[in-house]
Amino acid sequence: MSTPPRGPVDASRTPRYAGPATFARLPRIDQLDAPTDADVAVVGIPFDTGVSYRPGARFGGNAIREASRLLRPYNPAQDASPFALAQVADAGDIAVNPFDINEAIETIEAAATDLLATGARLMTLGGDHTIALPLLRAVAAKHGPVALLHFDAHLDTWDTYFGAEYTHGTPFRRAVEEGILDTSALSHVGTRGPLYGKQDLADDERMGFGIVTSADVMRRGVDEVADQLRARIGDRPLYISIDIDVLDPAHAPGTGTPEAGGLTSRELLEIIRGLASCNLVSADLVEVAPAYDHAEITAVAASHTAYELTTVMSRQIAATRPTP
Ligand SMILES: N=C(N)NCCCC(=O)O
Ligand SMILES: [Zn+2]
Ligand SMILES: [Zn+2]
Repeated sequence: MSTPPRGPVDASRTPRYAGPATFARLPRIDQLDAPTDADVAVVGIPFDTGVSYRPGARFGGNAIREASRLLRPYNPAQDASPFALAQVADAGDIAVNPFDINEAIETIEAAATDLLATGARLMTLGGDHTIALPLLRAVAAKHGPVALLHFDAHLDTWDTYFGAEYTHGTPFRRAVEEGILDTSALSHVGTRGPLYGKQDLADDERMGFGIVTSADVMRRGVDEVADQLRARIGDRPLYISIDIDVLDPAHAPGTGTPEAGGLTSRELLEIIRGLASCNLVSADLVEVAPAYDHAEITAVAASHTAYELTTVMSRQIAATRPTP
C-alpha cells in the first residue's frame, strides 16, 4: 500500500445524512487512484428471484448502505480503525438479470471473480441466499475449497423447490455437490424453526455440516460458541455467509422468511468478533428485505454486522501485509 487508505467522508464536516450513500460513506472503487487498490470491496447484489416467500432482498444492499451512514471510523470492540488499516471501498452493484436465475448466477460469479483477481476480499450486501453459490464458486476458484460459517435460521441445504435447483433454500447443497467447500469445516449457526422432515437434518449432517442452534447460543453463550467455531475452522480460508434472518424477527423484521426464537444482534456481533483471528477471505450478508423493515432495525443490524466483518478482514490484511 503506497498511499494511506482513503477513508470515509468526515462526518464533522459533511453531515452524515448528506451526499450519496456508499457503504460507511467510503469512497467508490472508481475514486481510488486505481480500482485495483481496494483491499476489501463492498459490493451490492440486487437479486431476489430465488426466494420462496416474501420478495424484496434486491433492495437490501442499498438499505444497508443508507443505514451505514452512522458508522464511525473506530471500532472499540475490536480496537481497530478498519478503514485506516486497509483500503475498503464501495464497488457498487453487480447488475444481474432479474428474469433468468441461471444467467444471474453466471454474472455474479464472473463479477466476483474479476474483483477477487484484483486482490480484494469481498463483502457483499443484499440479495437472497441464492447468490452465495456463485460467490463461493469464485472464492473457491481462488483459494480452493473453503471453510464455511453459515449464520441462518435455515439450513439452505435443501435439494429443489418446484423442481428448481438454484434457489435461496439450496445454495449449500449445490456447493457441496460441486466440491467447492471444505467439508471438514462446515457449520451452521442460529438454526431453528420447523423443517420439512427429520431427513433434512440427516441429509445436512451427511454433507458434513455441524449445527449450533439458536438455543445452543443462548445456553452455551457466545464465547464458548466462538471458541468451538474457531477450533473447527483452524487456519483454513474461511467464507462467512450471513442470512440476516439468523436474528430474531424482533432484531430483524425486514426479511423474507422470518422464524421466531433467533439470535440477538448483540450475540451475532459478539460471535463475529470472536472469530477475528480467522482467515476470512470473503463474506456475504443476504436476505435484508427493506419493505418489511421498521425504523431501519434490520438495515442497522446488517450495517453493523458488515462493519464487524470488514474490521476482521482489515485487521487480517494489516497483520499479514509484507513490510516494505
Ligand atoms: N435462505 C432463506 N432465507 N430461506 C430459505 C427458506 C427456504 C424455505 O422456504 O423452505
Ligand atoms: Zn434464512
Ligand atoms: Zn438463508
